[in-house]
Amino acid sequence: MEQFLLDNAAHYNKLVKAFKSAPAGNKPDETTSPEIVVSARIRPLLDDETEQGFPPCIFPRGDSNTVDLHELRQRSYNYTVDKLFGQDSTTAEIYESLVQPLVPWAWGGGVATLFAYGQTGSGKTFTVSGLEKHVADTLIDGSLDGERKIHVCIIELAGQLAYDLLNNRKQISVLEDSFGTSQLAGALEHAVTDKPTFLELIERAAALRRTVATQKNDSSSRSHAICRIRLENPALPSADDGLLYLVDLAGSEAARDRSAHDTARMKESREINTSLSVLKDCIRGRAMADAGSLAPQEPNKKGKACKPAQYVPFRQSTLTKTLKHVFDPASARACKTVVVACVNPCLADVGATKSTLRYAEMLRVIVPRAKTEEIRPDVPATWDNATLRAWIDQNSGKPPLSSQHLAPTETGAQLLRLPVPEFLTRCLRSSDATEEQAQAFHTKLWKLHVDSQRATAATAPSTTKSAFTPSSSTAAADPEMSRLERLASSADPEPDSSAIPFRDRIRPGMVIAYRPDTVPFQGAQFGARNYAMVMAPAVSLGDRVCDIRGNRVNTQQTSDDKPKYLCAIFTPGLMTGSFTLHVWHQVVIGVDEMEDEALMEFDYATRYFYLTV
Ligand SMILES: Nc1ncnc2c1ncn2[C@@H]1O[C@H](COP(=O)(O)OP(=O)(O)OP(=O)(O)O)[C@@H](O)[C@H]1O
Repeated sequence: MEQFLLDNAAHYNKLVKAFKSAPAGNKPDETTSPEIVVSARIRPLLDDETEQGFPPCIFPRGDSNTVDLHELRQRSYNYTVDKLFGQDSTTAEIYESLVQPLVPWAWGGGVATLFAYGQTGSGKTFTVSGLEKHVADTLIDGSLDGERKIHVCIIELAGQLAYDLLNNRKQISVLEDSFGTSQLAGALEHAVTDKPTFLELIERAAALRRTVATQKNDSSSRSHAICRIRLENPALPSADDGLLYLVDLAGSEAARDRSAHDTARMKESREINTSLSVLKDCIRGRAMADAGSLAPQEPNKKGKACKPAQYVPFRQSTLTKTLKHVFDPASARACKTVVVACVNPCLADVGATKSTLRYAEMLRVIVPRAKTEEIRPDVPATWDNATLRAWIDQNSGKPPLSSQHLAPTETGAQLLRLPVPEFLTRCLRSSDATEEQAQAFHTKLWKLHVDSQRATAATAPSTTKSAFTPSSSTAAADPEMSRLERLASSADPEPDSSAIPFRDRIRPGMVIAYRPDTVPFQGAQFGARNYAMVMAPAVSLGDRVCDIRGNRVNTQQTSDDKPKYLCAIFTPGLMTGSFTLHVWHQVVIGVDEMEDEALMEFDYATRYFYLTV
């Protein structure tokens, strides 16, 4: 076949010259999901390919993101991606355009992922290893705001098995813990504080992959390599860590290439192709879930709000299970994804190149171009920057958070997509802001957003709302709603109570914040501030009442002490900013150990408590 192509190269070149491009299939009212960028990189023809006389099969169209691909049999195709990098593009340009925006996203607590996909020999490893070095530069050079602890882990997935590339290929397990989080059990994480150490880790992992490739004849392209960079923010110990994944996928193979394989290699190829197919479904599924998450819900025939649940099959392969954070629509973590389809331009590989570009096109989720929607006061996703900033100024508590710091340019929809730790960090730039106020304000914005999504057409019955989240205007108009709202909140029912110091008005049901080091007991340490609900004064309880450690409660209060109270503790819930109350997990806390009152609301829909402003 290759000889046939070479014999007909001159004829092929003549046909290509005479070719007139058909218009690409883009429609002006369509756009792609903003959270996933699908790009293609065409590598240069390698010396041996040029020496043999193979012409290129792929031709970028000037300044558009469409390429034409020509087969010798007079068939031509065109493919469109979000960003296209031709043979002259450097890895530095690709970094600047695709990956540089991911780094501050992960630094701010989001999840960012880069996948390099393509046929064996198309330049995946060349691209990913180059990008890793640029990432190391940016993370270490001090250009990003604040401090982060950087932890690096590099693993390889081959079929169902996983290996630690920074621990001599020790086999590890990908497990889901009882909280539903994917864990790389047995993998070592390396703390990195300087660039040489970072580069040494990248080199060590690459060398291990290379060694195995030589021993086992091309095994590097038969496995996926995942570099996970975890960014821990010491200023927000209770917030999620940022995650940046750089994934060099196993080379895809066309059926024709597999024909000469033995049974084991055929099985391996099947597994790779299955994992790549599941990956495609997961990337598309997550992009569709994200695209729908900020759109108002349409009412169904019964007038109820309805949004089709997006099924993302991330448990169907080890690769997507490992990257559960990226795909699980229930994880509520803000994710950005970039795919680089690496393409070999040689005419001898035209079939594989066609499949790679077809795969890339399939990853692009086309969504209708957002209509310039009318701004609605109770729908944050419709707010422009001015409306958002006015709302922040009026609703962020006292003293108000600076809207200039929190949303310098963002619209409502953009602020809702911001990773939670980045949201909190921006709030804390306002003088006198506390983490608690920032968390409560984040919850307030999200509650309003969730409510606005639940609200169906104007005809939908108001009972579809959860009891604790009516907008204040609805609550004011509906006394029953207002009563329910009060019952779901720990706020003092007396309207003027905030003028009285909280220590002088402690009552059962009040939520107080305390520092964990002042109230030692088993299992306590849930962040810089812990929360508990006051149950009763210690002196009022009978002799048999004991705290969680088994100590009698009423003997802990002496006549010299300031009053002490039996309290039930809160622990963080599964969702960001949520808390669970452990009614029978009781401790004694003195008023001097209480830092201040915290306001919590109970959400009947999720059955969690949330801090409020
Ligand atoms: N953009 C580029 N510029 C110059 N050379 C390149 C480029 N991309 C790839 N190459 C070269 O092409 C060859 C194959 O690249 P690479 O090993 O990265 O492919 P791969 O897709 O990772 O292959 P495999 O799946 O087998 O691991 C290497 O010699 C590499 O140096």
